[in-house]
Amino acid sequence: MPVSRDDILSTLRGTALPDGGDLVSRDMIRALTVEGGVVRFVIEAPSAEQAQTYGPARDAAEAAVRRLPDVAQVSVVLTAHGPAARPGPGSSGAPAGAGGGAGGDEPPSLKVGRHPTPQQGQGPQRVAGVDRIIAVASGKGGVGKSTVASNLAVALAREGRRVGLLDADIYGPSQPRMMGVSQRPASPDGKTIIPLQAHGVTMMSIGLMVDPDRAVVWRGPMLMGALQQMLGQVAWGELDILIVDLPPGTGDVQLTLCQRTAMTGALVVSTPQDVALLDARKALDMFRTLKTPVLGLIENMAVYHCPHCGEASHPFGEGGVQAEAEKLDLPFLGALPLALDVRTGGDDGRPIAAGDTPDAAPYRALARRLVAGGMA
Ligand SMILES: Nc1ncnc2c1ncn2[C@@H]1O[C@H](COP(=O)(O)OP(=O)(O)OP(=O)(O)O)[C@@H](O)[C@H]1O
Repeated sequence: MPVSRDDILSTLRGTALPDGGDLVSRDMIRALTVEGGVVRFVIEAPSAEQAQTYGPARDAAEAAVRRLPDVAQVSVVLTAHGPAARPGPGSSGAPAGAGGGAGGDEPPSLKVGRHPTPQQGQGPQRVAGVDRIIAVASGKGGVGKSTVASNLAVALAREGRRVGLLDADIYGPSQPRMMGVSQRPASPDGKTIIPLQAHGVTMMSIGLMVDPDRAVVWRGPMLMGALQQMLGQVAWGELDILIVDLPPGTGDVQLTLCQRTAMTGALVVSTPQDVALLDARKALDMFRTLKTPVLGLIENMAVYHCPHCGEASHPFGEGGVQAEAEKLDLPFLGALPLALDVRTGGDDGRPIAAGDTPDAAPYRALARRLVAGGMA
């Protein structure tokens, strides 16, 4: 039987790092591919300094994988993630602390939800080091926007892209649960927030900065401040793409993001039924007004395959989003099935796209489509 990703990952678990743990438990393996006996992967160290000490671990990992049966060739690249040195808004320009990392134990002294710091010029700003920013939006809540955002982020990371995920769903942040992270991000210098790493994705959620048991009652300006902090003060590092999981609907967060940040575009998620489509149209109208390009429509919960007999049914209707995309002359990026494992994966903090089951395939296809189209 040809060697599988799981075989390789369990082998890599045996490669100890000089500063503790192993390559897999510390989530440093990226873009692992196995094709006809050729294995390729990237080891991404948290900082350039750490990468310098990982040379022997890289060699040991390469040798261990080469010893596996049916492996003809192994290619390993060692890179460093390292937060980019850049000033946060209103800061004195102090570089981002390279230490700390996701596991740093110093709690951030930042007050989230403060009023925004005025920026020079009010036009859309770029986020330093980030090539593209794509919002995942929906008109209606519960259509699977956060599920699509997390799985797309993970699938893109597995394609070798450097991916960030910002959970901007201020009122119902769900990415910490879906990505399986709960620790409070560190802020070694009290200005820069060090994001967390999960499933190959650099992530940050407003939910990690606020008390999960307290209702968030923020007015527009406070929301703007929080969003500005998430974009400007988080040490995102160099990213090919930052995915922003928006709240549902057409409110202050959408407005602020599209007006203040140079967005590459938005992906709009909808289920096929009419009521969701009605709301999706409002979201599309909003993006048109804000001059944010809509990169495509995604249909979620499109089809359900009975696990017993395999019969396909369409509990939320069929083809509605594709028809809408055609009507509006927008790209239709794909239909994602309704699947129990997608739901349980989200609940357990292990997005389905992190695995290799058939349910992961539509997310991989979506990621590849975005990469092929230059969107990610
Ligand atoms: N394709 C799918 N198959 C099975 N369950 C799904 C699928 N997509 C989403 N779900 C489940 O539906 C529920 C709602 O999904 P999710 O939280 O992603 O929606 P949302 O649009 O982001 O909602 P909100 O905007 O209210 O946060 C979750 O329990 C999620 O696991």
